[in-house]
Amino acid sequence: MRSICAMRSLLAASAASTFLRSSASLLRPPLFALPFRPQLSSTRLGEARPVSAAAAKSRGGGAGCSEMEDCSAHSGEIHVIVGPMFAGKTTALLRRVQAEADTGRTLALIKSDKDNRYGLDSVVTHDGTKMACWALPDLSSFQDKLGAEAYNKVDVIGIDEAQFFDDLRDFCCKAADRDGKIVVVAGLDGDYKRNKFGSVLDIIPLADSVTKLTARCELCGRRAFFTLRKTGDTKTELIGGADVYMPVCRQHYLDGQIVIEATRIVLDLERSTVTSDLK
Ligand SMILES: Nc1ncnc2c1ncn2[C@@H]1O[C@H](COP(=O)(O)OP(=O)(O)O)[C@@H](O)[C@H]1O
Ligand SMILES: Cc1cn([C@H]2C[C@H](O)[C@@H](COP(=O)(O)O)O2)c(=O)[nH]c1=O
Ligand SMILES: [Zn+2]
Repeated sequence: MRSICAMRSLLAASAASTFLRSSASLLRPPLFALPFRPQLSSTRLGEARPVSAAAAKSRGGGAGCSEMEDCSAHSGEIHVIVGPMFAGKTTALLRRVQAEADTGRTLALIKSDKDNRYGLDSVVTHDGTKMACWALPDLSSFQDKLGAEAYNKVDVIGIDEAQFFDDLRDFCCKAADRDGKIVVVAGLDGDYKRNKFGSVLDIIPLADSVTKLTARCELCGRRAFFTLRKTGDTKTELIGGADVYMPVCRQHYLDGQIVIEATRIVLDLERSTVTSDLK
C-alpha cells in the first residue's frame, strides 16, 4: 500500500500545479478546462469523491498523500453505456461527462476516427447535440496526443463508439486502475448480427456500472434492443446512420433477417441467371 501510495504521490507531483485553463491554448479545444472547485463534490455518478491524483495535487492533496485515506481517494471508475443504435448512448455519455465537468473536473472526450459521419472534431448525437472531441485511431495514442502533463490533469475520460477500439480493455484498466481517471464508455454491445462488437463486452467485468439502453422499434414502436442493417452488406464495420440501420424489437429483428436473407437469395439467383445467359 505504501509503495502504491508513493508512486501515486510521484505521479501527482509530476503534474503541473497550475490549473489546465492556464495552458488550454496549448492543448486544443477538445480538452475541456472548467473552473476548479477543490472541495469534495457530490456527482451524479455516485457518492462524493475527490478529483484524480493530478487534480488532488493541484489542490494540494497529492503530495501529502497519507496512507489509506488518500490512496482510496485516487481510485478511478469505469461506467459503461451500451445498447442498439439510436438508444441514446451518446446523449447519455455527454450528459454524464458534462455532469462531472460541472463539478469542476477536467474532461477529455474521445471517439474513433473511423466514424467520420459528422466530421472528426466532435461527438454528435443523432439529434444534433455535440461536444468537441479527440478522434483517434486507437486509445493508446491518447496520452501521446495530449502529452503527459495534460493527461495527468484529466479527471474524466469519455469514450464514444467504443466498439471501434480494439485496445479498449487495456486503456480502461490503465486509466481507471493506475491513473485514477473516471472513464465513461458508450458503445454498441452487439453488431447487426447480434454478435458481440469489438471489445465492449470485455470491459464489463472492470466496470462500476453498466447501463443498457433501449431505442424504439421503428416498425412497431415497442422497445428496441437490436440494430437491423437495411442493406445486404456483410462486413461488420459499416459506418452509417438511419440510411443503413434501424432500431428494432425482437420480433421485427427476426422478421427483418428473413426479408434480408430472402432478398439476398433472389438477388443471387438473378445474378447467376444473368451470368449463365451471357455464356
Ligand atoms: N430511428 C431513428 N432515426 C433517427 N434518429 C433517431 C431514431 N430513433 C431515435 N432517434 C433520435 O436519436 C436520439 C439518440 O441519439 P444518440 O444519443 O446519438 O443515440 P445512440 O448514440 O445510441 O445511437 C434520440 O433521442 C432521438 O432523438
Ligand atoms: C450495428 C452496427 C453499427 N455499425 C456502425 C454504424 C455507426 O457508424 C456506429 C454506431 O453508431 P451509434 O452512435 O451507436 O448510432 O457503428 C457498424 O459498423 N456495424 C454494425 O453492425
Ligand atoms: Zn417492432
